[in-house]
Amino acid sequence: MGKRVYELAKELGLENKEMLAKLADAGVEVASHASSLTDEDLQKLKALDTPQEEKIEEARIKPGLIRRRKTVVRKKAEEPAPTPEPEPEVAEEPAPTPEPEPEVAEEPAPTPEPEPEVAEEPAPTSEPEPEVAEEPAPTPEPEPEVAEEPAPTPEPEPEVAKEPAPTPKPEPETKPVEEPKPKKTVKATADKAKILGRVELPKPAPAGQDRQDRSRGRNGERPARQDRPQRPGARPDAGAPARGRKRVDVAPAAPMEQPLPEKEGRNKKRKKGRRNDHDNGEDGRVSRRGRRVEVFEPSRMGGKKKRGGKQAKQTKQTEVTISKAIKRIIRISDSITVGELAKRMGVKANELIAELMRQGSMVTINHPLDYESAAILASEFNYEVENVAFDEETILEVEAKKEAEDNAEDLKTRPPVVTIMGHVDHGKTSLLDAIREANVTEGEAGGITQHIGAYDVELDGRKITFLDTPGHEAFTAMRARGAGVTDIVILVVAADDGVMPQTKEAINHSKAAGVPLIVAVNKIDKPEANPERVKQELTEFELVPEEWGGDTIFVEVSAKQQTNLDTLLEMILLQAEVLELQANPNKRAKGSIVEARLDKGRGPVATVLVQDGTLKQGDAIVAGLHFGRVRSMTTATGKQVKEAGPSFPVEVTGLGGVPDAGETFHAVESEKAAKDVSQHRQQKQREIDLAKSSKVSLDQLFAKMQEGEVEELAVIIKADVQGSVEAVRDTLEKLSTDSCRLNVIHTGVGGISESDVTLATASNAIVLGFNVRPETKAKTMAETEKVDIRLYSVIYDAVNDIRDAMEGLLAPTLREKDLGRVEVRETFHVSRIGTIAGCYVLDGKVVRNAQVRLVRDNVVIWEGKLSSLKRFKDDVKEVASGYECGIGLENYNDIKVGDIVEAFEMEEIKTTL
Ligand SMILES: Nc1nc2c(ncn2[C@@H]2O[C@H](COP(=O)(O)OP(=O)(O)OP(=O)(O)O)[C@@H](O)[C@H]2O)c(=O)[nH]1
Repeated sequence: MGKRVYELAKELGLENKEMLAKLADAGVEVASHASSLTDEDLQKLKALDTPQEEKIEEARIKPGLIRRRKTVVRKKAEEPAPTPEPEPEVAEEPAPTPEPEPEVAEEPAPTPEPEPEVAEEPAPTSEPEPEVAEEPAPTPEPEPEVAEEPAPTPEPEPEVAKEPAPTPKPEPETKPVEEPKPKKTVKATADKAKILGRVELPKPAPAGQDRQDRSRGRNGERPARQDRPQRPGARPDAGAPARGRKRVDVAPAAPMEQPLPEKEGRNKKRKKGRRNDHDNGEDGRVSRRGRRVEVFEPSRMGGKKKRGGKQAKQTKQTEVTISKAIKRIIRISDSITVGELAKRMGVKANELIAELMRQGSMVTINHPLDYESAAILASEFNYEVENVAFDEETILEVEAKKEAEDNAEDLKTRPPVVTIMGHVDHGKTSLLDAIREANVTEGEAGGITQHIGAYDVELDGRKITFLDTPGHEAFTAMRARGAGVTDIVILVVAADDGVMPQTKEAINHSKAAGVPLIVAVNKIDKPEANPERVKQELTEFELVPEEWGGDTIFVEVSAKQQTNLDTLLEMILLQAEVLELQANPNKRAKGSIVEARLDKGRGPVATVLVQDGTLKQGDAIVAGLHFGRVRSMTTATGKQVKEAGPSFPVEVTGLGGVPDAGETFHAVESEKAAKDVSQHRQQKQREIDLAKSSKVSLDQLFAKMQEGEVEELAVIIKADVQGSVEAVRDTLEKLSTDSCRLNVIHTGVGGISESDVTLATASNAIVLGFNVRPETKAKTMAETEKVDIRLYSVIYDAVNDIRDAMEGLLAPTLREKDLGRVEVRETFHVSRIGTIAGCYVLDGKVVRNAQVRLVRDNVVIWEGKLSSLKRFKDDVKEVASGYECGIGLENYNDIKVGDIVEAFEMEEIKTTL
């Protein structure tokens, strides 16, 4: 074979020293563990084991003959079966049994010699000893078992013939009997007996015995000698299931592969014959196997196999989870968090995070992974990711696709939807009421309309739908939510007041939405009314009356006296004709939520405006984040209807929740589909809430331009004086380039209002303020809606910023860090010092060294530093919110009650592109 000693030792699971000792026993001379072994050597080695066993058998045959024989038979049978090599040996043994015996006889002779060697070996090998010691330790318990083993061993020879004999049952009985015997032998032969213990112990391995053996001790190396006596016992190991013997078996059997089958065979036999014993033994060994495993390869293997049974179960379990292909596909909807992915793959999130770190991403457990990232990560763990993103459009837009296929004849003219806008007190509500009343009187005498957020009126059989929430704020708020509901805007301008700031806002808001305007010059009944002046003023906003060559419809009305209302309605219908408003009523409805509330009795109630298709009672609908089934539909006149066609506003019950005004609704195929869409939206909403990013900010402008996301930068300009507004507008508009067009959608004088922020939200605009401040609510809203508000005191700073942003060169910006706001409640004039303001800190704090800005009506009127900050008569460094203080401004005395002093610091913000 040409094997080297250490190789063979490795194969047999023996220490080199043990192996050397074994070889010495076998009469094989080797220089070291690196020496090569000839086939002859190996034969000797084999012979060593078998004869030894025989010897032992002979010696011990006397005590428990019958039973031992039986076991022996087994062994032999086992050996031959699994190991082809052993078989021939066995065959030889049985047939020429006498021959081996003499050999055995010879061996015993040499054995005494090797024994001392063995004794030496253990001595030198301190490591194996402990192991050996462990083995013997268990002996006390195993002893009985050991006894069993030896018992069988002697038998083999005589049994050879008896092989077939049923050994298993008697064995247990013999064991107890035998147990004492081995002990005796141990005592008698002293050390030798101990050695046996080693071998045998591992097999039965009862803990108690092991310990006892250890304590006995370490008679230590001597036990090695005992091994030999045991070896004879080990013969049985050939047959005897004994684990300790396995060593012996293996050794003779030599070939690695053999032991395995043998073990298997043994195991099987054990199962048949000694199951109980083994099981017990195993149980007892479990904890010790670890130790033994290191010493006894065979037992390892045997153990492994037995364990194998257990392990197999375990591994099967794990395999079950891992191996099923179906379970290795993880379905996600566009994205999944690290934690969720880990959960689905059954691995620890930390492992995923660690893997991501290896890939260069530092993430947390809640970090969302997009489909591609999840797929790459999952592949590292042998999982596949499938994107089963919910295709909302598939459900919702089926009808839309059909619409594209709508034949011209399917499209029917639909009523226009009108919103009334205008400056405060110019008569918006009055006009709405006047139109409604007039209509009600005409349509349903004595009928009382209820406020449902929208109503429809009729003129000569043609309908017009009015949204009952006047003002551009509501209009733009709805638009910001995606509801482009309004077809026509009625701009109400009081003839006695003319164009006012909100008139202008209304114009800009409707222009931004691309909705045509009809001007209603109201209050013409008033003596001071001057409609011509209104027309004149409006020309500045490109609203030129038709009689002046323009294309804007002007109607002079009086809401109070209901003058010209029909004309106004006529004009609306005329404009609607121009717009060619059409819809296909023969399909599922979709539209917008005009208004919604929670009614104590009826639950969520939503006024919906059908924009396309026809909404029917019983339809499954999804509105914003909510879904439901249309339970009832009520018109503004309180009439219950079963259907609502295009542009028809109805109050609907049956939704599961209250949607927001301006959200869209869709009738869908089934309630389940509605539920799916609703759930999907809710999930998306959560994701959006988690990662709300700004719409357009100057800082990101260049990056977005590069990505092609921004082709037009919408800007709202607010300044303290009109001159600044115009100057900024002119300058900015010159900055327009091919890649990014600058579009000033609204300008105004005064503070930045909620309305400005809403418009910015709806139009994805940024707000530039010059010497003006955002109103508190506007500021809050801007933060919520992520609208970029930039405040400047010098126009050219703004222009430079925008130019730099467009060129991707936005420099670090000095940005204000608000500290607090202080309200002036009293003023005192102190000679030689100037005006001192008695103030109250509204929020934040005011700091002595901070920069301050004096704001009056949201317009900055002065900026500088504090000259003094006092609490009562004491100078203080800062005053916190909720306290009063005295403030003096450096070289500035024009402080008035009601002024706000803003304290701020300038901090440098690095531009991130
Ligand atoms: N003389 C006269 N007064 C009118 C007319 N229309 C409205 N008014 C009066 O103008 C005032 C304001 O009317 P509203 O309808 O409340 O005006 P508004 O635009 O809705 O006001 P806000 O709701 O505050 O924005 C009321 O006192 C009305 O009586 C009109 O045609 N003629």
